[in-house]
Amino acid sequence: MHSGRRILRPPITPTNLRITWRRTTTACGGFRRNSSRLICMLLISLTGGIGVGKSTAASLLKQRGAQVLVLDEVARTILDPGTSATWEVSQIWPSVVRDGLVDRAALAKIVFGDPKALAQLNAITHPRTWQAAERILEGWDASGDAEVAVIEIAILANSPRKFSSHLNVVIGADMDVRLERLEGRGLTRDEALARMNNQRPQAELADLADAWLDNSGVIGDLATQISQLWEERLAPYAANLAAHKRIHGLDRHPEPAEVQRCVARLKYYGIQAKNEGSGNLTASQPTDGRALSAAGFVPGEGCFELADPAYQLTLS
Ligand SMILES: CC(C)(COP(=O)(O)OP(=O)(O)OC[C@H]1O[C@@H](n2cnc3c(N)ncnc32)[C@H](O)[C@@H]1O)[C@@H](O)C(=O)NCCC(=O)NCCS
Ligand SMILES: Nc1ncnc2c1ncn2[C@@H]1O[C@H](COP(=O)(O)OP(=O)(O)OP(=O)(O)O)[C@@H](O)[C@H]1O
Repeated sequence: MHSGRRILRPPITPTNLRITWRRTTTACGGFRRNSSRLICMLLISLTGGIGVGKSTAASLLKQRGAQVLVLDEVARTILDPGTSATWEVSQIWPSVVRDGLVDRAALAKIVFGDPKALAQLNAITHPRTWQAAERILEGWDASGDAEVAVIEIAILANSPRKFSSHLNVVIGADMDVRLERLEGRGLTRDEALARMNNQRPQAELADLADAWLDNSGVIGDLATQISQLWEERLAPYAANLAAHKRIHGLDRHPEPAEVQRCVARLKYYGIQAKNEGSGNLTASQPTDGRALSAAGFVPGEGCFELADPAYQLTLS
């Protein structure tokens, strides 16, 4: 997905300011919280290729209390009749828009067989989709109603926003199982393969994954994995963020790939961090609390700590 970056949190203005950490010589490695209230829900990207079971996983997460935003649904509204995107589509592919209505199956036939055409469609739809999605997420964050929000997105791996949420949960499933399930949903094998060919192969999603769930088995197996993830990671992570303090968490050191993802998240939110090893990062420039909490960090003793309970990582 391509569009502007770093707007999941609104810019700080006098009317929406809730918290900043000011550069000081005291606690928290030079940054100090100077306001009492920060609303920051835990934001999860739920991803995986077509037919892996994202929607099924999303509904299980919803049962645990998460709010779910399905990016495909947001993208559909972008091609509603009368929108500027539909007009642009009609200028490029006149045959797929009749009486203002986009024939989605006809458009799918064109774009999933032609990477250039797909890039054109993505350029029309993705910035608008993200803009609309961000408005919704900002509303949830500001209202304080959602402690855990989930964005369900098939094509996160292609997106510059791949490290914009607190955690990426990747769902995987065996190829034959996916094709079979998609056929059950009315997509032919060739149609399913055409879409898969325009998505990052499953084997390449490992670097993205903070958690990997396998959905090759029965739904009960997926439900067990979701319950475990919720109880051991998502709920305590959300509680830490809500408390602005790492109350729950293990004390193991992170793996190199885990550190890399954290550094990528900080970078996405404008913070350049250096890995000093042994679970410690340093940031040279002053920054604000909103960016830190968007990247998952909360104030700790003389530093910031990653609120993810799975491992310990500090930033000073
Ligand atoms: C081509 C379109 C009209 C086909 O519509 P259709 O109703 O058949 O499919 P739908 O939008 O429900 O998507 C179903 C699945 O197809 C795959 N898919 C859709 N768009 C893309 C894309 N740009 N690249 C790769 N895979 C895609 C995803 O796995 C998605 O879950 C539609 O997919 C579209 O407008 N795509 C561009 C916008 C987009 O990227 N949407 C998806 C994520 S935001
Ligand atoms: N473990 C499972 N056992 C049997 N059927 C399943 C399982 N998981 C999902 N399904 C079914 O497989 C199909 C695809 O699952 P789902 O819609 O959740 O995948 P998805 O990743 O959201 O797909 P898409 O990328 O098209 O949005 C659905 O019909 C769903 O009910």
